[in-house]
Amino acid sequence: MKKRTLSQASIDGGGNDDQYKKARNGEAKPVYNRIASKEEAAAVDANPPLEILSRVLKKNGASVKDVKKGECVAYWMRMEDLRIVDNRALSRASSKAQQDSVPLIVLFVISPQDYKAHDRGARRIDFMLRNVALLKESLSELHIPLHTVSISPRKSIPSKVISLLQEWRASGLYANISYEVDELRRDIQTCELGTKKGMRCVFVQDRLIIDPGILKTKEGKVYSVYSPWQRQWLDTLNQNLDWLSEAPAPQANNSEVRQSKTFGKLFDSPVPEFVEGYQCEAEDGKNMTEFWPAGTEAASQMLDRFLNTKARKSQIGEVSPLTEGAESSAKQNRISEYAEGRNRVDLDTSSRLSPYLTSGVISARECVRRTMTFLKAKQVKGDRGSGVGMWVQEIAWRDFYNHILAAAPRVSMGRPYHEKYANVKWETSEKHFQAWKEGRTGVPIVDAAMRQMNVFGWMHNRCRMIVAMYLTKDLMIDWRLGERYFSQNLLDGDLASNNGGWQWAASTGTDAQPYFRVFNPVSQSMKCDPDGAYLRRYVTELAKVKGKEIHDPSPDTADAHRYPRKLVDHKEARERALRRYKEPGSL
Ligand SMILES: Cc1cc2nc3c(=O)[nH]c(=O)nc-3n(C[C@H](O)[C@H](O)[C@H](O)COP(=O)(O)OP(=O)(O)OC[C@H]3O[C@@H](n4cnc5c(N)ncnc54)[C@H](O)[C@@H]3O)c2cc1C
Repeated sequence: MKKRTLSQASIDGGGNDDQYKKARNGEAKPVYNRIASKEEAAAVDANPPLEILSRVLKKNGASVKDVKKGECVAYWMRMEDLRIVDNRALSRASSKAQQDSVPLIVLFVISPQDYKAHDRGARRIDFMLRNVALLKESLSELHIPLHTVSISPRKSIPSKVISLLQEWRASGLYANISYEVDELRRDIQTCELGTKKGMRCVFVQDRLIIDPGILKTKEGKVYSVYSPWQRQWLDTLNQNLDWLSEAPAPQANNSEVRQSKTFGKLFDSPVPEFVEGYQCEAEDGKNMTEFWPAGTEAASQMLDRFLNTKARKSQIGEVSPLTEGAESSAKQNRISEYAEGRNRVDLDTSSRLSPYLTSGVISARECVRRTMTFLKAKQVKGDRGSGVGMWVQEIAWRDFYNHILAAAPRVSMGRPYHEKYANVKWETSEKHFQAWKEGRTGVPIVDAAMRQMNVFGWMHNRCRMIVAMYLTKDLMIDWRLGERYFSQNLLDGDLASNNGGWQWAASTGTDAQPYFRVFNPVSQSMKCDPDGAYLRRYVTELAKVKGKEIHDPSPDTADAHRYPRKLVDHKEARERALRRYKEPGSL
């Protein structure tokens, strides 16, 4: 394979905008991505793109039944699909290629405009490219070429993909389905175009444990509350354990493909090192490579350690998850302790697999299968009473938020899940938003968590809830701004889970409890970091503050340690939030 160089390998992108811009009167105003109108959102909800795609795919299947054998079969790998093992679309494409005795070709589309529209950050794009580069090597060992192509504008993706496949004389296009509205619309168009050109399009569901649309309430409706949904999720899964089966690995192509005039050169096409506008700062890029190694093997080892090693204080911060030092002990492991441990932020109590699950470097099925092997169980354990059960419930949350996205696409169009909260009045202080982003709010747990994300590209779930609740309830700043900042900085930035988490915190989303959920950040801090070790690690100004005061420094202590004083008084802010939620539109 040719060595990748910076000059040949960069692709023009566009970068992320500032979140505030000066208005004519000099006042800084938040800048939003386009927010759909209530009517536009309702129209999309009434005819969800996933259902349209499924109709279009059926039509393709019916009209392109006896497709002639072409010269290859293509698998279009997406940025949520970055693995070879247990990949349904890749597996199906491979068996079709074997059946037709033609080579399998893998296509990867780089779409800078989509990255901009979806607030992707440089870290996520860098992680994507690192994984694609590894995959190219592994596929090449199977004589399968992986070809990357950058396409802009994004609306031309369907036509460009189909013409490329025509050039390759591909008989079929295989892909895993993405549930985001833009991606579904892209796939609908691709499939319609494929049908016109007589190309078989096979788009399959692979991202989740249970596909959207299967679980319904007794009244035949989509669930909007997690607990009853999760009970049905678990029962249904245990009745259909074959849904967890591993997709067969792809077969190697005949090595002659390397001599093919059309396909031979694809083995040499380089994977870009970066996308213009999405390049990590040098130091940050180096750190991300160390803390978040690419590849399914690394993800699998992380899972292994989660199942077999105990939590350590030394793993609080930015360290490679695969550093030596954790003794393996069947009795002490993170997953068994997870039911209580998962809310502690001063140890590595969770798996830290989210970047790998978001980018599909490891399958969610694999995670659940490994819990069954761990327990030597024939059924999936998903109860709240055990560590394993609790962890499986977290994997289920990922399914849940994707089901919400598929059934109520409004959430990805900037609309609240509950429309009645569309008029909640938000504060627009740039100073406060900036302080939140930089970890200078004067609330140590909020500041520690934000600083952690800024250097590590990841944040503990409990901290995500605390900082999101603080932004939306204490500072009363619009959840959409926080959602966007998270997406731009997290390595695991995922539309469904991020939106679900933000709307939960802002009380505009799915939650059994309505608007009155307001966390007290100080009591949260005492529970999740009892000795203040996490705070001392990130809020170094306060490292020498003794005892409980570290959770809530007095103005004098803050001044003495050159730490900012609190931006707002929690009690007053809480009352303001309750008022504004009670009567959306009021101040
Ligand atoms: C405001 C907010 C924003 C969030 N944004 C994202 C995001 O962009 N991407 C993302 O993957 N998760 C997001 N989450 C969910 C959760 O915080 C992370 O998945 C989790 O912290 C990742 O750490 P882990 O891999 O160690 O998780 P573990 O505790 O080991 O859980 C295993 C896996 O289960 C899934 N999971 C766990 N908790 C949740 C949850 N609450 N919702 C959905 N899936 C979950 C993740 O895939 C995770 O990797 C968000 C939560 C909140 C409150």
